[in-house]
Amino acid sequence: MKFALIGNPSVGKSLIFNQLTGLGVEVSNYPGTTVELQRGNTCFQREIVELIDLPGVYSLDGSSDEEALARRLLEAQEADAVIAVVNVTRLERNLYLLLQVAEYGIPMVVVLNMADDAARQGLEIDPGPIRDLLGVEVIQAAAAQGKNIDRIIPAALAASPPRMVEIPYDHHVEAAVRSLEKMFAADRRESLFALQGLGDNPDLLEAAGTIADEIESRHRMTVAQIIATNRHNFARRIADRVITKEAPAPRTDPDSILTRLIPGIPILLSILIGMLLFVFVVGSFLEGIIVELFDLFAIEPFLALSLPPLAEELGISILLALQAGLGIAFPYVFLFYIIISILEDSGYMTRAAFLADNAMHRVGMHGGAVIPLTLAFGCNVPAVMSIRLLRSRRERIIASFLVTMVPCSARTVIIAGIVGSFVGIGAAFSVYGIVFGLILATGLVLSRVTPGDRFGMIMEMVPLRRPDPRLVTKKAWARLSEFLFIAMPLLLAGSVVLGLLEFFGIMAIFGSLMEPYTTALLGLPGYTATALIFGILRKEMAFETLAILAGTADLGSVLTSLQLYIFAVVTVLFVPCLATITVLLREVGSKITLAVTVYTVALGLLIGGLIYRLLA
Ligand SMILES: Nc1nc2c(ncn2[C@@H]2O[C@H](COP(=O)(O)OP(=O)(O)OP(=O)(O)O)[C@@H](O)[C@H]2O)c(=O)[nH]1
Ligand SMILES: [Mg+2]
Repeated sequence: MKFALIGNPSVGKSLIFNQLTGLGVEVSNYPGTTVELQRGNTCFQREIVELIDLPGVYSLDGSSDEEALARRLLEAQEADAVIAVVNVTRLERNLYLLLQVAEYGIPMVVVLNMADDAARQGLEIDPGPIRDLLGVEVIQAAAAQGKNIDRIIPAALAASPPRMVEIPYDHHVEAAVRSLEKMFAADRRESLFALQGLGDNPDLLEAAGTIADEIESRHRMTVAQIIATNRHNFARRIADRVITKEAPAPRTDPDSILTRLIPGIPILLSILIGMLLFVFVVGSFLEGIIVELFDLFAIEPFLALSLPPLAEELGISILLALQAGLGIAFPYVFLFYIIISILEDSGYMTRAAFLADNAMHRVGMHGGAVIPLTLAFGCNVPAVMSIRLLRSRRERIIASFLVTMVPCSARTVIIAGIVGSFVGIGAAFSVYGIVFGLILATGLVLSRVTPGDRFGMIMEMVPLRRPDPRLVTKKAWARLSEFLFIAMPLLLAGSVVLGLLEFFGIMAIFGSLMEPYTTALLGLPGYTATALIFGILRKEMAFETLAILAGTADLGSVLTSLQLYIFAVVTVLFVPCLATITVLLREVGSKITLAVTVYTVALGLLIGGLIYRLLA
């Protein structure tokens, strides 16, 4: 037996899935948390039941990846029954999807979830009208309290196909459906889809296209809009019968503060800046402790062993990589994730996304991109992982470029340590200026040239709630462990390779080979090329390596201010680190990863070269 959980975003599908399967799928108060199919098993009276957790969708006739996925699953009759989860406090919009799902005629149970929220809002629910309309079982549940979740599987096992509900459409649409049904022996649903340009029968699509054009010219509305309006009206009439009593409106609505431009944007900015400051201050404090402990208890004792040179080099490479990885992972990534998880679960992130939506549109994304872009200031690795939240591949591609250009905390170390201390504070800020300018320009260009559909943002304002500490830590840990188990092994391998190259003098040869180019292009000595390469492993290593290669930590005495400035700009723009490349590979594939890498290298060299030409 196979059951699929389907419903709007953020209605509690994943929470129900977790409770039924005992798995730890991500649950979050942010629409679009589940982006792929999740499968799990549960056992009921010695029968194994497979459950599928679908990403949330608002309708089945859109063209996003999630909608196509849900449509395919229903069309293929992959599930023996669907468990339609509904947020009962947003019944009208949820019924819209429910009616569409019912059209597939697959056995179904309806779960009216969030009964607790409804009770709090003083709503009185009568599931009768839905039960009568569809002829299926309707369960009132509160997943957050585990209420009535146990009734879902037995009901799904006994589920029967819903009754055919014929939504009355506009008479032109009805006439079109009738003639398509007759001409192509198509059913009502297929004909309706064809009128909206969906389906895979070319003849049907062509005929439907012609009729749709005619209707559109008469109505000045697309057929999809007409159908949607009719369906919404129908859904509203049912919702009005289900919800029989409405409570008086709450006295102060926090959203009137959070989503209005004037207090909203300053609040958003202070939250973002506060978060960055908190993570930098606490993160660098913790990083200092970790690095020191590592020196004291791992690196120094290891050096005291006086192993043969090759073994020592290998051992040190591994220890340094561990130090670097743990130094970033724990302090920055974990703190960031705790805070982001709190912001998500409290429901604030949807307000932030709403506010940022306008600005984000200009760079080809919508408000949802605030999460990855903010995360990137801490570390690009979790930021790249979170671009999964974005709805379309087009946006994910644009985001993968922009996110990897955001100066992460390691790059801040370079800007502060090299430019800030040897050139000046103003110069340090100008590096940020250059980087932000380039990010903006890149976004503007990419939003024009990246193929794929543009989507408006339909983001539901999830309710504001107090985040559950258990859920928050669990989620932060799940994300951190991705970093530890995916990025760390690569850091280790990369470090060993670089250590060996150094040991056998290949780095030195490389440096002298590069010398003519770095001098001609950037006006920098050859050893800086080696430092740039080390920067791929971990950005602040570029600083340390530069000091080692220059033979002094007082960089100002060996390099001019201009050289230091150019070095910092190139390093900051130059290729994301190895760990970022790895997660990029996984999230967006090898082509885009290659493009991002080549682009950032070219951009670094180009801007560095330009500065050299202009200022030297
Ligand atoms: N108060 C209350 N909160 C709930 C209930 N069910 C789920 N939630 C919360 O609603 C939020 C969304 O839950 P998810 O399970 O992630 O929702 P989803 O339907 O899987 O969402 P997507 O993956 O985005 O489609 C989480 O913060 C849950 O804790 C409920 O019955 N009552
Ligand atoms: Mg989910």
